[in-house]
Amino acid sequence: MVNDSLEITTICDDVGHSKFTIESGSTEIERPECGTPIYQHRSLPRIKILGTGGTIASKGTDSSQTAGYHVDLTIEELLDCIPDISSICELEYEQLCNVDSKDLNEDLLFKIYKGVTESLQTFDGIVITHGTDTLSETAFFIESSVDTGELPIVFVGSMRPSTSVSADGPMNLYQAILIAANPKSRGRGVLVSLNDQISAGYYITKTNANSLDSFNVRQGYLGNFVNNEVHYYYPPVKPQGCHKFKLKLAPGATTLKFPSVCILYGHQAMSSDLIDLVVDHYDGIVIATMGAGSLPNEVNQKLLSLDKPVIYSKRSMDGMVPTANLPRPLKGKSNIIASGYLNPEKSRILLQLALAENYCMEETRRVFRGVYGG
Ligand SMILES: NC(=O)C[C@H](N)C(=O)O
Repeated sequence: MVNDSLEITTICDDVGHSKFTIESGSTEIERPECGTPIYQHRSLPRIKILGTGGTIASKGTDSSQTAGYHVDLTIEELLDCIPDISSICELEYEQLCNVDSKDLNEDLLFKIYKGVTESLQTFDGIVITHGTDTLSETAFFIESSVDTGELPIVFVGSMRPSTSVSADGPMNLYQAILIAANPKSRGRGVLVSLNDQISAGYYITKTNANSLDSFNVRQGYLGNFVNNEVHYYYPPVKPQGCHKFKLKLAPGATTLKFPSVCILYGHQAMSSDLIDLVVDHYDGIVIATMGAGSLPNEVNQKLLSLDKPVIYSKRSMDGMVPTANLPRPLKGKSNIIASGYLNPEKSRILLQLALAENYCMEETRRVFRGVYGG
């Protein structure tokens, strides 16, 4: 286990010099003025990097190109672009896949889940390179399905391809490794390293399709990065109300089999025809409602009549859906649940996990209560 620092007591009588500390990962120790120091060998933190692709692993045809590029760089090539980290940590890497994150499906999600769970016992930190489009979904899934204990799991992506002028990938990756290797990152669960910011994977979301400063959600900020220094604003804490699911995987499983949940987008003049089109094909529905839970009354009535769970989330990037805004059935129990602070794509994953556990409506509601919905 990597500690913040290691305190060593010598046999020296002089109290002022009888203790000294070795910073984590350091091999140099300070000798006290008298007495025999106790030398203790401390190894560097061991970091595992799992490569999955994304813009961070992409190449364009010239250095001004920032759109229309292709995933074409291995994790090994990516590591060649960052400053020397051999005095900071020991690295091992594995290429799980190399795809744009729009193509991540349940097979690949399973590979990431397995890559993480198999590395938990042997490494001090895990870094996952990932496309930013769906990074927040994978981060949310891992936080919800893996007991990370003290281990930092750091997702990292970039907004510019590796070939562009001022590519952000190498710095984001370098910072992700420093975050994963830093003892102050322990006990914080799943983190995201992007644009000098350290965020909580449970809440953070891509808020801008093009800008380098793309991951902006109020609930997400944990810290900042300045000149290779990790600055956390608060001591370690895990996301409030995060429900941990224990996945039941069949022996020899090669994919995740989740119940199907779709997301519908609310808009002016929305009608229940849209619900009729999808209802038979899905086990649950998430709606990106207008505002904080508002939908036309006719749509509300249609959704209340279904015998499957419907999560009311929001199309606004920030804010939340409170239970007070939910429509109520005239009699009986409601099948409509408020997403609280979760956006539609995170709500979808949470509902899938709850359905996979065969949670009843009230158990599912309780899970969403953790994020002030329910
Ligand atoms: N910036 C990015 O990584 C976007 C890319 N399309 C992806 O998600 O793989």
